[in-house]
Amino acid sequence: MEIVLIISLVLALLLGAVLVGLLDRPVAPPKGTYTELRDDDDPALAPGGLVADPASADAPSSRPAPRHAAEAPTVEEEAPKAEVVETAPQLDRPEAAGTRLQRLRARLLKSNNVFGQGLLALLSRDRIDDDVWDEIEETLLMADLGTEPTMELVDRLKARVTVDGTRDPDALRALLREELLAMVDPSMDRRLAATRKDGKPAVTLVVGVNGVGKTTTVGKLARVLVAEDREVVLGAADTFRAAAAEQLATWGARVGVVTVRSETEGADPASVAFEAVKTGIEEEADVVLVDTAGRLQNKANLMDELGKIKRVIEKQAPVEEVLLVLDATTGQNGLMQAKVFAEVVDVTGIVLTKLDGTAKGGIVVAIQRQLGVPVKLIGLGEGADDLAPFSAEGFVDALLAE
Ligand SMILES: Nc1nc2c(ncn2[C@@H]2O[C@H](COP(=O)(O)OP(=O)(O)OP(=O)(O)O)[C@@H](O)[C@H]2O)c(=O)[nH]1
Repeated sequence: MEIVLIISLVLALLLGAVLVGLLDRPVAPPKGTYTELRDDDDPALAPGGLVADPASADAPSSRPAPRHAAEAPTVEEEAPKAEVVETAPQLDRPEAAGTRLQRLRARLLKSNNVFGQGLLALLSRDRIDDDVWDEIEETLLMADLGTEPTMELVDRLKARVTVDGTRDPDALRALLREELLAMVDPSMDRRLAATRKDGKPAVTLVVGVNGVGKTTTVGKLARVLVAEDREVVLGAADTFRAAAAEQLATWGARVGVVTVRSETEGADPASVAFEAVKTGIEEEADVVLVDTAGRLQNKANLMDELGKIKRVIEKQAPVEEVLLVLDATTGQNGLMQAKVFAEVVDVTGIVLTKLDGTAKGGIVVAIQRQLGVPVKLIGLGEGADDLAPFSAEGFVDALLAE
C-alpha cells in the first residue's frame, strides 16, 4: 500500500514537471498570422492577388488609433511600443491648397514672362501701329493661345485701346488683365469632386498619354486632399510600367494613404481599379484616386481598355471625375490628345503639368475652348507640393506680376 502511494506521488511530480516544461516553451503562432506589430489598416490579401500596399501600412495613420493593443496583447509584449515609434516613418505635412499658386507664381512668371509682361510692354508703346498689333498677335500665338482666341483677343484689345485712347500704364494693365481673365473664363466650375456621395467615395480616374505626369499628379493630388483632411485611397491601375505602382505607393506612404496594387506584373488594370474602389468603400474613404497607364490616343485597343476600366469601376460607384493630364510643353499636340480622350471617357477636368518649363501658358485657354472642360490643376515643378488648384484670377495675376 505504501509502495503504491509513493509511486503515485512520484508519477504526479513527473507529470507536473512535464506540464511546466510545456507551458514554458514559446508557442508558435498559427500559420498565416502576423508575428510583428501591425496596424488596423494592415493589408489583407485581397482576392485576385491584390493587396493594399504594405508601405502605407507602416506609416502612422491619421485615422482613429489602431486597436491592435487591445486585440493582441501577447504580440504587443513581443514588440515594445518604443521600437515602433522609432521605426515608423514621419508623415509629411502637405501644404494647404490655398497658398500654393501664390508660392508658385514666380515660376509661372519666369516661364511666361513674354506672354504676360511682353504683352503689357507692347501695349504700353507710345504708338501702337499695325506692326505692334502684329507683334501682339505673334506673342499670343507663340504662347499657344490658339488662332481663334488670338484673333478674338486682338480685336477686343484693338477696340478698347483705340476707343479708350489711354496710355496710362495702370489703366492698360487693368484692361489687359480684364481681357485675359475673360479668355481664361473665371465662371467655370473648377472644384474637384472630393466628397462622399450616397455613402460612397468620389472616384477619380486619371488618364493621359505616356510621360505627361499622371503618377506624379496622383501622388501630388493625394497630398492636396490630405491637407484638406480627406481620407484617400490610391489605386495603382498602371500595371504596364513596372515602377509605377511602387512610385505611387511611395507617394501614398509619405502621407499615410493606402495604395491598392497588384502583385502580378501586367495584371488587368480594370481589376486593380475595381479593388481600389472596393477598398475605398470598405474604408469609408472620401476619395479614390485611380492612376492608369499612359496610352497613345491612336491605339484603339488601349483606348478601349480605358472604357473598360471605367465600366468596371462603375459596377460599384460612379466615376465622379475623369482628369486628363496634359503636358503643357507639348503645346498643340496636347489638343489632339484631349480630343480623342474626350471621345472615349467623359473628361471632367484638365491637369496641365510642366507649366514651369514652358512659355506656352496660353494652352490653358486653347484646351478649355476645345473641350469645354476647365483646367482644374496645374503642375509647376517636380516638388511634392508643386501642384496647385487652378484659379483664373491667380493665373492671370501671375502672368502680369512685376
Ligand atoms: N517640371 C515638372 N516636371 C513634372 C511635372 N509633373 C510631372 N513632372 C515630371 O514628369 C516626369 C514623368 O512623370 P510621371 O508621373 O512618371 O508620368 P506618367 O504620365 O505617369 O508616365 P507613364 O506612366 O510612363 O505614362 C517625372 O520626371 C515628373 O517628375 C511638373 O509639373 N513640372
